[in-house]
Amino acid sequence: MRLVVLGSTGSIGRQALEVARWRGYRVVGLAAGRNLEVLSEQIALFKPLLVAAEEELHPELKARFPWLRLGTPEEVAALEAEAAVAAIPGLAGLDPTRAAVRTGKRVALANKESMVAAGPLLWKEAEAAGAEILPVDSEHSALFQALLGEPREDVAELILTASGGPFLDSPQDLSEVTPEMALRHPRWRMGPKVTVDSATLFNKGLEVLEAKELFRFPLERIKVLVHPQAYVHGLVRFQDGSLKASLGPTDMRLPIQYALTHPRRPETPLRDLPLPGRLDFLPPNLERFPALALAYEAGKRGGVFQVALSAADEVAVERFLKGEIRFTDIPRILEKVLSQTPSLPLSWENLYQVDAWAKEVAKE
Ligand SMILES: NC(=O)C1=CN([C@@H]2O[C@H](COP(=O)(O)OP(=O)(O)OC[C@H]3O[C@@H](n4cnc5c(N)ncnc54)[C@H](OP(=O)(O)O)[C@@H]3O)[C@@H](O)[C@H]2O)C=CC1
Ligand SMILES: CC(=O)[C@@H](O)[C@H](O)COP(=O)(O)O
Ligand SMILES: [Mn+2]
Repeated sequence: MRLVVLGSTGSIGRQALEVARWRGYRVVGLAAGRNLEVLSEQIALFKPLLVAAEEELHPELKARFPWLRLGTPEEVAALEAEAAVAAIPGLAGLDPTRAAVRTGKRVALANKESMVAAGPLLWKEAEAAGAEILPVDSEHSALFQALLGEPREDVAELILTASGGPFLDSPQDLSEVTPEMALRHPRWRMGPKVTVDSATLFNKGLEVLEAKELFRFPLERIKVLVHPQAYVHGLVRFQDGSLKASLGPTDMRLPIQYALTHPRRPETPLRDLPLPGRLDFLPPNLERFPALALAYEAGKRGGVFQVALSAADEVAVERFLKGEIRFTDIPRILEKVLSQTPSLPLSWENLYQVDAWAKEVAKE
């Protein structure tokens, strides 16, 4: 299989390349930002046909690899290949994801913000191009697997599990949380944006909206349960009261591989890991973590409200990581932006406009 990896130097990108090595895939394209050293290692190892990186890296990349062709992330996404891993975070990931979809590839989608902001528009383009979109996000991969072969009218609820983040049980005053504390996720090692989102529980909010758009499923029947062991990733409850869940080690290489090999499950080094001794499930605390409730609020209004909320969060998280605002200001900014969002129909034009507008408001 020929593969392109968008966001190759990040947490998902690196793991996708490990999967590519396990499976012997030909990696034809890499898109990254400014991590020169990791990108150079990847270029040396995979010898891709085309690479995208920040312009400031180009002279050095050309010096190290005179044969290298450089292009934009969209050009990398559009290369001739069977599949693309879409793992550039935030709305920056949307145009490259779109380019992969439009060229009819299988898209292993990690970039949840694209699905949240542009779900119906992306599906329309995917259907026109014959592209498949398969989830990489662990909960959605689990739900996708649990839904396989089940008539949609038999499905009562989709349940996403949440680890609860680093502040689940701690008496921590959330207004005193530092970036260092928020970046200490109890179960997963991920990039900074998704890790902070997990700490505010906004990641789960994004995931509820992602599930709504990805599975085209009613919001009111998408639920969240806190599950600190993070071993059960998602559950489907059926009309007869039975549940189907997908379980597995907290290792993103599994959902990444599944998105690329579906419907097959080739062997990996993770096959024989032990099961955890106990599994707990409890309701989320929406008062302590209001960002999750705000996501439901945006989801009820749909379309550009989801765009605005996700865009505002990108700015709020960035500002929190820079030490400009408190942890508890993140949901405040989300609430403020949501309350001012104009009610517009979802179109590509309105999406980009609302994204830019919400980011400006969040900066102020
Ligand atoms: N990490 C995880 O386990 C999970 C992640 N996800 C989702 O997957 C996506 C990726 O997350 P993660 O891997 O953690 O993120 P990281 O921050 O670890 O990596 C981001 C990657 O995208 C690149 N990048 C960032 N901005 C741009 C840009 N404007 N143009 C081109 N490349 C860019 C970075 O390049 P560089 O570093 O070179 O600057 C890096 O390669 C997110 O949407 C996240 O929500 C979903 C589930 C789990
Ligand atoms: C690995 C993955 O899919 C992350 O999105 C994960 O869900 C984050 O953990 P939380 O459950 O704490 O948000
Ligand atoms: Mn997830």
